[in-house]
Amino acid sequence: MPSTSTKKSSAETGKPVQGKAAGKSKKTEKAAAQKPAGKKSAATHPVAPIPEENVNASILDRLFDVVTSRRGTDPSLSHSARLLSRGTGKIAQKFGEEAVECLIEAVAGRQHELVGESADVLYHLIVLWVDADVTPAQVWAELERRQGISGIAEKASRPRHKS
Ligand SMILES: N=c1c2ncn([C@@H]3O[C@H](COP(=O)(O)OP(=O)(O)OP(=O)(O)O)[C@@H](O)[C@H]3O)c2ncn1[C@@H]1O[C@H](COP(=O)(O)O)[C@@H](O)[C@H]1O
Repeated sequence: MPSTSTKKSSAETGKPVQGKAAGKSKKTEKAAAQKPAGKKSAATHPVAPIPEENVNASILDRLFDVVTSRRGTDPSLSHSARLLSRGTGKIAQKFGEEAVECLIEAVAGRQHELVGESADVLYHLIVLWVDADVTPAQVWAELERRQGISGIAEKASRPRHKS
């Protein structure tokens, strides 16, 4: 998660955020074609950094609760409400755009921007889960189930299909 964002404290209070995070790019193709190094993202929002030792992944559960609480609320007051009101196709599209923006930063080697885009991806994934009635606990359980199972061994154990 980015270490500098108004969004963390809002997720903790559960209060709606009015307006957009500073400098979020509009469209993925624009980002790919035009984005200069060091574009502004939520991670560069001018708010005091939160020390990394004071945070952990429980923010994902709290963020899920906040986004769930936005269902059916005023889209002019909540970005989550706006996204959820636009339907699964738009939510999926936004998630895909954020994922592409994230990989652009990874390939470009821009670590700071990658942190911000990663936070965007996780937020939009959570919106996707809320829309699909998937809970974080379901995903955590699947990750737990996979713990200790090597990806190489798992792939080798799959039945082979002749083409
Ligand atoms: N983590 C986030 C978060 N990350 C990104 N965003 C918003 O996602 C939006 C992405 O902007 P884009 O221009 O890409 O998308 P868009 O406005 O849908 O534009 P179009 O593609 O439709 O043209 C921005 O408005 C960002 O502020 C987020 N909005 C909310 N949260 C969290 O969700 C909580 C609830 O927010 P609200 O639902 O707004 O109250 C907040 O407290 C935060 O913790």
